[in-house]
Order: sequence, then structure tokens, then C-alpha cells
Amino acid sequence: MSKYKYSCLNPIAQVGLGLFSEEYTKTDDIKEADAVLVRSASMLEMELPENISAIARAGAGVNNIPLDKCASDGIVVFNTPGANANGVKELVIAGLMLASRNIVGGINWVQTIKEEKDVAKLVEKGKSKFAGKEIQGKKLGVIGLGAIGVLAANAANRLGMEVYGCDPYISVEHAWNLSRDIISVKSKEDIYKECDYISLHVPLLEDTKKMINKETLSKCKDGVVILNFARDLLVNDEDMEEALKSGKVAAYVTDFPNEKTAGMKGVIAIPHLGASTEESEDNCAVMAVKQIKDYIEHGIIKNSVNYPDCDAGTFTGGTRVTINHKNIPNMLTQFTGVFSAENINIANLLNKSKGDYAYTVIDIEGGVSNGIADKLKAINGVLKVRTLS
Ligand SMILES: NC(=O)c1ccc[n+]([C@@H]2O[C@H](COP(=O)([O-])OP(=O)(O)OC[C@H]3O[C@@H](n4cnc5c(N)ncnc54)[C@H](O)[C@@H]3O)[C@@H](O)[C@H]2O)c1
Ligand SMILES: O=C(O)CC[C@@H](O)C(=O)O
Repeated sequence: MSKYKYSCLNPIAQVGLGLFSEEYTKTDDIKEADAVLVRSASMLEMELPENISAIARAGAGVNNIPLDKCASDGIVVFNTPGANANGVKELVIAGLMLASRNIVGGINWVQTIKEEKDVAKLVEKGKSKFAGKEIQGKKLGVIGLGAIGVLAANAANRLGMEVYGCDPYISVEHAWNLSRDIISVKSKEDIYKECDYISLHVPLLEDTKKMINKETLSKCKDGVVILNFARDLLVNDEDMEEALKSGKVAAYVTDFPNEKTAGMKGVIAIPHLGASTEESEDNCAVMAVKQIKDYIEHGIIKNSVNYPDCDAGTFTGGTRVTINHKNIPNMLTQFTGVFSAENINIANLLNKSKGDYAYTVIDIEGGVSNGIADKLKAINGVLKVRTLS
């Protein structure tokens, strides 16, 4: 009989799932799963049963997961920062090329003449219709300098582009990795005004939704190319259609086609292939499974998007009690009170908070009764209690 169960809502690379020991079994019923692994499947409308302790998004974007609801149910949500960034960066470079040289048009045209007698001659005669531009010397603006934005900016710069980057919240780690040749600008306005190509690498949030719209496009250069390898809702599709028609936008490259953009003239639509490489899928799966195992077996939180990171070290014996709770005053006093009332000595205690939520790990040398977990659960503001032994 296995100790833990996990469910996968999307296919997850075997190299990751193989890291689960025989203590784990896979289940298709999330009502009995301790942990859930997901890629792009939407969990927004899903009922989240009480048994779930953790959800790992094998990828970066978490807009398919109800983060607040999970936090208030005591469910820790992880993602895998950077694990698919190289895969996306490479497709962004392909996107720059696809938008600059009429590669798709040319390839499709060759198929229309493939049965003709002298294909080579027709090719030489007809190819001028597909002539393009080079990216060297052109200006690229990268909005969002996280794992992908930094790699894309540096790579485009190495290909001879003049690259502008904008990220008011850039992390120290990403700032370190950004080439000194990238021109860092404080406002997106500078990118709209200066750049021939604009690539979006921000998460989909309330303040980034439809950031590319009639107003922002009006600030752009005529014939600008927009690349969207982040999320479709970052762009207002109606405004984009108008801008493509008028020539304001020369091409819109999107990794997120929808009913509106899939057949839109001027759109180069790719079926969400950014992270669809063997390497990215493996990296994401391995990172996601390791994070789930660390949390389930040791109560360690790393790379959570709704709870604080918290590492009390490997659980080696005795009892470890983990408590997901609201970040409100007086919680620790109440927790320690439950143990002291039973004359139990706390060997180690770690508490971390992030926004409205907090997480506490309490190590005890011996065992504890079930009653302890029930008393902790009864404290107002406690969302989930787990006892590892
Ligand atoms: N096409 C794909 O298959 C694919 C794969 C991975 C990620 N993505 C998308 O790309 C996004 C970025 O991925 P990542 O791995 O680089 O994430 P990341 O978290 O490393 O980087 C996101 C960056 O955006 C910045 N940011 C947030 N709000 C901003 C704003 N208003 N203006 C400017 N910068 C802002 C953050 O400071 C951060 O540095 C993801 O959220 C996801 O939606 C798509
Ligand atoms: O899982 C995928 O294929 C896509 C992942 C990507 O959109 C992400 O946000 O990481």
C-alpha cells in the first residue's frame, strides 16, 4: 500500500514521474490525490478536494490555477521557474525570423508549384515576392526581463539587434544575467517609441491584461512587429486586427492563437510550442516532482507562488507538524500553547510569511497524539495541518 498519491492533469515527462519512489502511486481521481501535477489544463473551475496538499505547475505561467483559492484552502502551488526558458527563447528567435523573412509564405508557395515541370526555374522567377528584411541592426524591445526575457534579449543582441529591456520588478538574479549591452529603460513608452520589434515576456495579471491595445499601438513605430510568447490575453485582438489592417503592425507572431487570431491576416500563429521541447518538458517535470516530494515528505517549500519559501531541512525522525495559516497576529503563541499544554517540547520551529498567508514548521523529538493536529486545526486562521512521522 503506497503512502502518497498523485494525479497528472496533463502528460508529464516520465523522467520526472520516475523520481517518485514506490511510496507513491498515480491516480486519475484527484479526490484521493495528495498532489497534482499540471501544465496548461485549467483548474479555475475545478473543485479542489480537501486531500490535496500541493499543486505543481510544470511550467512558468500559473494563470490556469486559482492561486488565492488554493492558498485559502491550505494548498501550496509551485511552478518551475526558468525550466522551459531556453525552449521559449529559441522559438522567440524563430519568431523574429518568421516575421522578418516571408518563410511561411514562401514554403506554402513552393507546395503550390511542386507538380510543375521546372520547379527550380519557377522558384528563381517567383522568389522576389517573398523577399524580407534582416534583424541585424534593428531595435528589439523586451517587456518583462524574467527567465525568458533575459535569455531572449541576450540572444537577440548576439544576433546583432539593438535591444531595449523594461521590467520595473526585475529580480537581482535576472539583472545579473542580463547582458550589459541591453539598454534598460524605465518605461514601456520608450520601447513603444523606439523599437521595430516588441516581444512580451510578462505574466498574465490584472495590470498586464490587454497591455497591447489601440492606445499603446498608436505609440509604436509604423510597421512594428509584435511577438507574444507569453499569453493571448496580453493583447487586445480587435485593436490588433485594426492595426494589422492599417499597416501600423506589420506582423503579429503569437504562440497563443484563438478563434479571433488563428485566421487573422498578418498573424503568424504557432500552436503554443514555446515549451514543447524534450528538454523543457524534462526540466519542468523533474523540477515539479522534486518540489512536490520535498513538500510532501519534508514540508519544504521551494518555488511556491502562493506560499512563502520555507526550508526547515530534511525531516529525519520524530514528528514534524506543518501548518498553513493566515498571516495574522498571535498565531505562533497559540501554536506553541497547544504543545506546551501537553508538556511537549518543541525542538525546532520555523515560520515564514508571504502576503496574506504564512507557513509554520514545528519539529518534535518524539511522537504526538492525533489530538494535537485537531487542536491546531481548530485555531482561527489555520488552513491546513499535516503531521509527518
Ligand atoms: N509560450 C510558452 O510556452 C511559454 C512558456 C513559458 C512561459 N510562458 C509565459 O511567459 C511568461 C514569462 O515567463 P518567465 O519564465 O520569463 O517568467 P518570469 O517570472 O521569470 O518573468 C516574468 C517577468 O515579468 C516581469 N513583470 C511582471 N509584471 C511586469 C510588468 N507590468 N511590466 C514589465 N515586467 C513585468 C517580472 O518582474 C518578471 O521579471 C509566463 O508568465 C508565461 O505566461 C510561455
Ligand atoms: O506546458 C506547456 O506546454 C506550456 C507552458 C507555458 O505556457 C508556461 O507558462 O510555462
